[in-house]
Amino acid sequence: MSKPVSGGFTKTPGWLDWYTGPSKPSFQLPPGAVDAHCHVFGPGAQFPYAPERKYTPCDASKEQLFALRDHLGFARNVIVQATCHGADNRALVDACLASGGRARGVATVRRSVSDAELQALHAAGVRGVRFNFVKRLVDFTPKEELLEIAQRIQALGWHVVVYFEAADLPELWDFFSALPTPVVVDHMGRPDVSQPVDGPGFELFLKFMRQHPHVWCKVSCPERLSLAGPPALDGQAAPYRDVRPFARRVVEQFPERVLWGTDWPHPNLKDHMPDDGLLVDFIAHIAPTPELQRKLLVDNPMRLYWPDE
Ligand SMILES: O=C(O)c1cc(C(=O)O)oc(=O)c1
Repeated sequence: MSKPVSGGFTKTPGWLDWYTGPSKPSFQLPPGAVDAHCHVFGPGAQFPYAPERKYTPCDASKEQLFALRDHLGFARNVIVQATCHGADNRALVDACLASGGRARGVATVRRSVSDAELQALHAAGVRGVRFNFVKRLVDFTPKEELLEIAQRIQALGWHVVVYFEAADLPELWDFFSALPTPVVVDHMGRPDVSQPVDGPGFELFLKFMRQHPHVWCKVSCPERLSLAGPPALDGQAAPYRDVRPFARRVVEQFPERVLWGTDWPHPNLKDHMPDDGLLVDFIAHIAPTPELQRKLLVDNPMRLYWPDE
């Protein structure tokens, strides 16, 4: 059954709702595992979607996110501001505050944000800002504006999360190099997985990570990057086979600088919605040892988001 969007909004035509009744993962998450990339959407009646948004999703509330966290066996979440909420972080803040310290946030702010607003975000659990360069999701923001924001949030001990397409890395390279905070790349910088893992495209990304010790990588979103499938559905034991070597290479080369997240509720997927339980099973293929799994799922996200614990 189609999931609702409240508040008088209409879902983008063709929108796929998140999957109901995900399976229990067979992969046993280590104690204290963090889902380091997920979102909340609305609900629209309480937290309206932003006028400048490029899509309107179905609602995906904090209660539904926390239920998924518990079902899958995660201890904590990092909730990333979704572009459908623009720079209005109220839904994110509400979710962080309701989590009892078990969620941190990554917000989107404009240059006009006041110091008092930044302090309030910090108090709610925000530890980073997201800069988005994916043209189908956001309008362009000048780099001087982003740099100014980065300099301000550096004082709070935050970091910058960046989302971009692989083809745009050369143009963004110098800007990322100049950022004064840790930089966390969403979804491996969106490699073209039809290309060889040791080909020039992905090698450029690996070189970028090698040359910049302040850059981290989320080895997330195989369901977005896969061209060959098969999808994490119907008990599939080997989903997204084509993405595995890419993610595994990053985990093995940079074990101290990788994060993993479900990306629930999976905005803008076009052909299927993954079973999040089977998506968790993907982790064992990209982080094959207990030590790599502990770094990816516990030690690294804790260092970045809960450094005092
Ligand atoms: O590829 C996407 O469509 C996408 C969108 C968003 C967002 O709208 O914030 O976040 C993501 O992590 C991925």
